[in-house]
Amino acid sequence: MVGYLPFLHSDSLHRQFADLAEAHGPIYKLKAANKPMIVVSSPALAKEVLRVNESIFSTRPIPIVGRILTYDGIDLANLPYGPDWAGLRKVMFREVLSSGALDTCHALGRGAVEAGMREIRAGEATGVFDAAMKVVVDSTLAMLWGGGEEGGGAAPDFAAEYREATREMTELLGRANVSDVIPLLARFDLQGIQREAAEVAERFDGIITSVVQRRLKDLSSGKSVPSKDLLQILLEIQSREDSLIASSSLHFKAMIQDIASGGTESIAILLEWAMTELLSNKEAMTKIQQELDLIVGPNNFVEQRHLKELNYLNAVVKETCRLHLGLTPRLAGQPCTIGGYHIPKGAAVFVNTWAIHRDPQNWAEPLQFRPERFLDSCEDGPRFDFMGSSFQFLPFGSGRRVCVGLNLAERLMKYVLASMLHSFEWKLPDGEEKLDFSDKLGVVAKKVKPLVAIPFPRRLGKLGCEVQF
Ligand code: HEM
Repeated sequence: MVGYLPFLHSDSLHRQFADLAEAHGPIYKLKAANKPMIVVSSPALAKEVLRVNESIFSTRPIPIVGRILTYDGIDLANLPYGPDWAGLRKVMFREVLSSGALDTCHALGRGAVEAGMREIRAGEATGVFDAAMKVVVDSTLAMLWGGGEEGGGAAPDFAAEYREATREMTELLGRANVSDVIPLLARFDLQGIQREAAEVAERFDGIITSVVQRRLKDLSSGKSVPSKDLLQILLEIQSREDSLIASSSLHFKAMIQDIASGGTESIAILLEWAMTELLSNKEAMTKIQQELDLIVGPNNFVEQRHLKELNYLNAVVKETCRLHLGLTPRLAGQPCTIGGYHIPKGAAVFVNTWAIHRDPQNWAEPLQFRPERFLDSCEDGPRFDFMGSSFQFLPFGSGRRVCVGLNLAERLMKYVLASMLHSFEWKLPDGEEKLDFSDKLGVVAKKVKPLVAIPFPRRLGKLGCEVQF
């Protein structure tokens, strides 16, 4: 299949890789400009790559644009495996994005979610992705730097600029860049993508630098910081640790960049899919709303403490992740054997999570949206966690490079979805009842046709009152 890859359309690579697996089996090799690429599409092979041989596949390929947008690839996601990566990973996982740290900052994020619900205009056709993206970015930034002197978290500084830069970043990362296939062409930047990426990177850097400088100024002038946020936690680590972020301001900023933009768009895309699935599945929508009324109660806001008890909502989030993930790329650091085949050093290996999650050998009725399969009461339900313990279900990857933001992502997905469904009854506009499910590839598979729905404040059953804002 030499030379096949350039003819594949990058937007639908996940589907085309799945079609090739049907024809050639769960492991096959492609070549583009002499670069070998291996695609694996079964849980057993995913396990070989992500767990059994994790020391060999513990680095991932970086597209040129990704490098430009992350201070030359020095963020956690792009650093090659080694002591720098291990040091940053430890700090991120154990301290900055730990459950304890997120609990501390929860109130900041909650303010932004509540404000976001107030901004959704009842009775008006609403782009669900845009509404979700606004809430997700605002609450992420509120947790990250919303506890400063102005505090409060509801409208974190630079949120609109950050959202726009994140949108441009994702669009650039999604574009096929010929320089990634033929590195010799990189210096010519034939499509102008690298120039555009450098402009976006400069804007991100400008925002992060301003926020950090202002915080340092506030601290040095003795101003108290009313509420602890993730930036404060990072600054404390920086001041006490003989670590990379203490010695390098670029690593420090790259870490902030990973938190601020690492998963916001993926979360918003999955929220749009969850709403799409629920709007085309009345039974699941009714179950989730009944659960919300029972656990949260009709007149309350959803709170962090409710999330653990929302079992059906949790299953809806997992089922959405099952149906709408993409590919997980890794790089072979040494020659090795996978599934009995030789993998050369330097080969890019793609785990086709999208195909594994939709394979009838792994899932009964795989194309049906059936959250019940993830309930604890279902025989297999409890073994599917977000850590990638089961290689049938890998939304956040697995092994030593599993997503470091999964705690935050899981909380935000549940919290925002619960808030949107508890506050509003969503209906499709007249004539738009037939929903479109086509997607295009990213870390998660993005909906091609944006979901538009009309929110109505929910009439609350027995009490017959409405949520008031
Ligand atoms: C629904 C949202 C998200 C999804 C679906 C997602 C998915 C993933 C996946 C599939 C990986 C690769 C794992 C592997 O190679 O095994 C990854 C890595 C990563 N994610 Fe996420 N992610 C999400 C949210 C987040 C958030 C909120 C953050 C930041 C706060 C984040 C930061 C990262 C970083 C830094 C890595 C690289 C970790 C490393 O290489 O050590 N992600 N994510």
